Amino acid sequence: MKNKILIIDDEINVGLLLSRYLTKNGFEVSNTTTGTSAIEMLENEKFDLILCDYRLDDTDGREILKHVKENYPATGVIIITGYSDIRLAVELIKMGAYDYIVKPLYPDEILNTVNKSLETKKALKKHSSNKNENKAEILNFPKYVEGKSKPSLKLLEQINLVAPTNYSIILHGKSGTGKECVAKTIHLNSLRKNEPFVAMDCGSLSKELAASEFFGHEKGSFTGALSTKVGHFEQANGGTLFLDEVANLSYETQAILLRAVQERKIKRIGSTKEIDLDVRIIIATNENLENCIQKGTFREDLYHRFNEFSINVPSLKDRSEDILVFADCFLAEANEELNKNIVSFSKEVKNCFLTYNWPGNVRELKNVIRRVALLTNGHQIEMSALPLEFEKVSSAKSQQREKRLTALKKSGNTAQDLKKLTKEAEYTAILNVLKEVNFNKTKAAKILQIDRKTLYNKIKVNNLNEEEIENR
Ligand SMILES: Nc1ncnc2c1ncn2[C@@H]1O[C@H](COP(=O)(O)OP(=O)(O)OP(=O)(O)O)[C@@H](O)[C@H]1O
Repeated sequence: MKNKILIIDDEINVGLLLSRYLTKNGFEVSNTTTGTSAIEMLENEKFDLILCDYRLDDTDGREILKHVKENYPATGVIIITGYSDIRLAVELIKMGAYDYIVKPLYPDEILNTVNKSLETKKALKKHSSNKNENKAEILNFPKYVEGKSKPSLKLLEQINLVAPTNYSIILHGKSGTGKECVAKTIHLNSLRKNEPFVAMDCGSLSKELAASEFFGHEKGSFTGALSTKVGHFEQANGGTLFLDEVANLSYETQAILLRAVQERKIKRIGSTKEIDLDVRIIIATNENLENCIQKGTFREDLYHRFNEFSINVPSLKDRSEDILVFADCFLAEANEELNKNIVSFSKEVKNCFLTYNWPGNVRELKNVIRRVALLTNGHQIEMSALPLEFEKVSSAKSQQREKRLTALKKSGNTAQDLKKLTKEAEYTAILNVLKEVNFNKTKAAKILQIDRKTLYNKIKVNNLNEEEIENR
């Protein structure tokens, strides 16, 4: 489909010449000579771009630009001025004009500016649809499972504390522990929650493309820059930028990142236009950044820039109390996704989950649950649905139990050992309670849930009289 252009110029001949030239170059062009008629045309027709002479009989380019920005933000505006006034140009660009052209008009220059403006428009459209996607994604952010173990409660406390601030944050933690999930939760609990959350994987970023990924580029600014690209910083403007695996960034890339963060301004590659930044940065790493600084692979100044607050996201094996909480939540999610109604895990499966080491952390647990949910047809998840590594855990556990039993049997004293143990436990329990209640036997019997007579017998058999204890 052809791009539609509206030319507003009170010099009829200039307007007609422009119109002919642009039509020849593949555009669909309309002309008018006054601001009033232009406003009417805009009400009836959608234009991609407006070329507007700054001085018009009934108004000026500034007013037209204001009207268009307010009412048709998707339409680009290029202002044509009769004289070179850099202050005016800067002001118009700040107001949202895509570009300006100084008369006399040169065909190549016009075509170039028109094409560039349409590229910018396309990139911005993509950017804003990304922003919308972002909003949609926010709605789809996975529910944050809080956990009940001590490390999880501490983590939650830190998230709640730092989220409403603008602090930069470093998230430390092994792969799959939930660093991105924590970053998203911080974003959702911040004042920026309605702005974009942009995640960028620095682990796979090549040195050559890093600047363009961070800051974007203009079409043709280097070989391979086939179209204008909005960088991650610009996409995240107003919101949060999450940089994953920062330890993998090259030293040079760290330098350009530091400059942008310090100056709070960026320029797309190939552009002279500065863009002000208001981005909160959260970085994540599964390496010890202090060691990286020692080794000379991570810049200390960059580390301190980001380290306004740091959070350690614990491994799953260090919060085993949460394993079944996570498992239940992921099972509920899987039920919904697969339209199933699996209600529980067998006792053996639960034991297996609690014994397993979870090297892939929460991600591995989530994947395992999705897999077993898919394989299960009944209401309970059984061992047979678990992957092979879990069978090993289970058989290692039963082997251990077996070994202990064989050792006991070999000693031939199983029954006697058990008797001895029981007696010792009974002795300690009675002694502790008696001491606690100052040898008040009625109270002690009540606590121990035995009758007074039985307690007297046990005191006698175990030599637990008050005098005897005190004399010992
Ligand atoms: N607290 C949590 N609540 C709900 N889901 C979680 C939680 N923590 C982790 N997950 C889930 O576990 C998976 C891995 O989490 P995430 O990608 O955040 O880990 P990561 O530490 O950033 O991993 P990597 O270092 O490999 O990038 C995701 O599917 C995420 O939704």
